[in-house]
Formats: sequence, C-alpha cells, structure tokens
Amino acid sequence: MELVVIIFSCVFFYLLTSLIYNLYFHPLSHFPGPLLWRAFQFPSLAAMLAGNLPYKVQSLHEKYGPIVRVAPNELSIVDDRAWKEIFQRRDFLRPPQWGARPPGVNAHNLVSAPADIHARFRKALSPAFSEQSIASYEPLIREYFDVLIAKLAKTAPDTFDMVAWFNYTTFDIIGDLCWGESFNCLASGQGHAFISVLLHFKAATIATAIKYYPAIDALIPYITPKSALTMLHNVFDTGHQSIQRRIQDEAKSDQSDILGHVLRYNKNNPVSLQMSQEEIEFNALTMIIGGSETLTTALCGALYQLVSHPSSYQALVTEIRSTFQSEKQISGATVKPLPYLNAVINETLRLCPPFPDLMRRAVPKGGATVAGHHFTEGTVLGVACWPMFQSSKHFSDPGKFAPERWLHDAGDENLSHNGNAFYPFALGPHGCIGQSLALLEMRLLLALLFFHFDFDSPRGGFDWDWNEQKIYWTWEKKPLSINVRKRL
Ligand code: HEM
Repeated sequence: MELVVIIFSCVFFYLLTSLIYNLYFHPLSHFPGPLLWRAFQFPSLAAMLAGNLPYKVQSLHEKYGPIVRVAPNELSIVDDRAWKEIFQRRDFLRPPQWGARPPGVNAHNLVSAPADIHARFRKALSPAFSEQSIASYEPLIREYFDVLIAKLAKTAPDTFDMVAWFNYTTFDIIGDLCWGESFNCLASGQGHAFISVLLHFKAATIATAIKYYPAIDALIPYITPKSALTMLHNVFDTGHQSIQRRIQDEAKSDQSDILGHVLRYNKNNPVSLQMSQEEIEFNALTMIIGGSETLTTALCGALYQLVSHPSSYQALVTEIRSTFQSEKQISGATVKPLPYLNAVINETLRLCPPFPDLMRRAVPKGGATVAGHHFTEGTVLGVACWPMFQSSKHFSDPGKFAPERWLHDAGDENLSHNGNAFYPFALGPHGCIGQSLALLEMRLLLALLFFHFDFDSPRGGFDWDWNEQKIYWTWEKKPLSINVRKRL
C-alpha cells in the first residue's frame, strides 16, 4: 500500500512540476495555445490518434494566430516564411520520434537517416528522378493507364470505387519502378495482401505516439503481437526477394526504372558513396509507400472535387477534348502545358493535400530564426499543409474549390493564392523526391480519363464531405463511388 502511495505521489509531483515549468519557465512559454496542449504532450497525440490533428491545428490557428504551441516543445506555424526558413536547411531534421525504424531493420531510409547518410541516399537516387529518367518511365506508366482505361471501359456504364482502382494503378506502377515487379492489382482487379500491411497508417501513428513515452516504448518488443511482427517481416522479405530477382535477371539489366538507375549508380561509384543492398531495399519500400498512397489521394481528390463542381468539370473536359482529337496525341509533353488541368491539380493538392499533417523538424545546434522568432536547439517546429492551405491570409475563400485562382486571367479578382504558402511537396533537401513523377502521372491519367469517359456521382452528389475523413498522416479515404460512362 505504501509503495502505491509513493508511486502516485511521485507521478503527481512529476506532472505538477512539468505543468508549472512548461507553462511559466519553458522557452516557448510566451507562445499561445490551449492550456493542456502547452502543458503536456498527450492532447496533440490524442488528436493525432483520433484522426483529427490537422483539423484541430487549423482551428487553433484561427483562434490564436500564425504560431501556435501544440505541445510543450512544439509549435505549428502557418506564416509562409517558415517553408523556406525550415525546409531549405539540411540541418533541420525530423525529431527522433518521427524517423524511427521498424524493429529488426538496421539500415536507414530517407525518412530516418541522419544528414550525412540522407545526402548520400539523395545523391544515389537523383539519377532515377531526373527529368530525363522520369520521361523514360512514361511508356511503362502508360501501359498501366491503358489497362485501367480498358478495365473501366469493359463494363461501363458502371459504378466503380475509384479509391480501389487508383490504388491498384499507383501500386502497380511504383512496384514495377522500384522492385522491377508489378503487384498485378490492375490485372486481377484485386488489392495485394501486402498492400494492406503497408497502408496501416493508423498503427504507425500509434507506434509514433508511444515513442514519446520511452518507458512504454521499451516494452513494445515484448507486447507487440507476434503476428504483427511476422507480417512486417514478410513485407521486408517480399521486397528482398523481388529485388534479388530483378538484380539476377540479365534481361532487365539495362531496364530504365528506379531500381535500374540505383544499381547503375552503385556500379559507377566507390563503395563509400553507394547504397548497400539493405539500404536499397528499405528505401524502395519507402518509395513504394510514398509513391502510391499520395497519388491515390490526389487522384481521388481531383475526381471528388470535379464531380462535385460541374462548371470546373466542364472547363476541364472542354480543355482536354478541344486540345486532343485522338488518344495518341496525349502524352506527358502535351499535357504539361494545359493551364486548366494544372490549375485543377494545384487546387486539388490545396484542398486534398496528400500530406495534410504536421511536418515536424527540430531546430539544429546554434538555434535558428523562423518567422521572425529565434528558437533554441531542439525546439520542434511544424508546418502542416492543411492549416496552411486553409488560411484566408494565403488563399481567398479558402474552403472553395476554384481552379481559376491559379490562372493568370481568372477574371475574378476575389480569388487569389499566395504561391509562397503553397508547397504540397514540401521543398529543400527533404522535399518530395517523386514530385516530377507524381505530376506526370496526375496530368497524364486525368487527361486520359476525361478524354475517354464522363463521370458523375451515383446519387447526384456525395453524401459525405472530403474533410469529414479522418487523417492518420494521410486521409483515411472513404470509398469513392463514381458512375463511369464512355463519352458520347
Ligand atoms: C501527389 C503526390 C505526392 C505528394 C503531394 C507528395 C508529398 C511529399 C511531401 C510533402 C514530402 C515531405 C514529407 C516530410 O518532409 O515529412 C514527401 C517526401 C517524399 N516523397 Fe512524396 N509526394 C507525392 C508523391 C510521391 C511519389 C510519386 C514518390 C515516389 C518515389 C514520392 C516519394 C517520396 C519520398 C521518398 C519522400 C521522402 C524524401 C526525403 O525525405 O528525402 N512521393 N512527399
């Protein structure tokens, strides 16, 4: 009994002193935010685990202004200067809780790597993401898009869950580019068992939240169900075997895909600059996750918004069908300059950003000045696309889907955008490595779809709002039922 009293007293004393320190003596104590969030870590973690954090952070910015204290040592910033001041610096790294590696994995990936290893990875991967290389992937990408179009055309008019079909497409493509093997989802019309393991973002947020409590984190290896670890190891094993098969396949040695570029880079560089086999495997997995779910979100977002906004839908259809008389004319090069298509993509990435949540970085040694404030080493600064892109300081009528705001001759002075606030792919050394690939895929697929088909929603509108969906780093997407008809 006495021991219990001692333990409770210690916990109470610890919480009380933390509260007093965090509220009155912490270097961030003068920044505004709700009392419990300023005092303790758990409110922001609870919002994250409930799938509400970006929405909550947005409402806090509306109440408290451009800088909000969202945890004792963490600020969220919607001042547009923060993008460049944080993300263009190589020494601003993700806090340790956000770059953890799965149990049993020794290699780093782009997300977990310290600055020097990260720079080595980006150098080794850069040939695979040059404009020239991306253009060389187009025939492979086009093959998958043609399969998707054939599948839709086969039963159209019909209703499809486009979340599933976009998922099949993006996974097949990135699997082929990174592992030299497709997941064959499009051909089979079914998801791959492996994909559902990769898309356990909810579980990943739980694992991250636990990292904030080292005592509980230490117990994780003992309390994690064996089945979960087995599933994870199967994923790594599948990746290992696919990459081995690809390396040993003589016929594919000159193939232009992401893996091919990395293998050629290794061949032509000293060991100190190369990526090890384990590093290639872990990074390939990272790119498979980063290069599929993000694109699925963006494509679903575009379809959701266009079907919900008939005048924007019509403007896009007119642009595509008046530019192209035959499908053969549609290519990466011919879709790139289309103004309305690009405006739709920007507006989609603003209202349905594939990474809506806080991107956190720790202030490096020596401190740093961001958004006019000086911060000491270790302070965590976060920028989140959702509250940044929903801020009326940066976008007029921010909740409205209005691709016209991105056109030079919008004809509506009330629609504006602040380009300095808009980095849906982030920027700098940790910015999205796949940005050009993503833009190629989005432009090409949307152009092909709107060239071939007409779309609408089954009940004349969706009975749910995009931003009702929960967010676990990315959106937990509801099925997107769409009527697909061949164009008249
Ligand atoms: C619309 C599509 C996409 C969007 C909006 C997007 C957005 C982003 C953002 C915001 C980041 C920075 C995350 C952070 O700093 O925490 C990022 C990083 C990354 N993205 Fe993308 N992405 C997209 C597509 C892709 C594709 C197609 C790939 C394929 C390879 C990819 C691979 C990656 C990787 C590997 C990183 C980590 C980069 C690093 O830390 O050096 N992404 N992406």
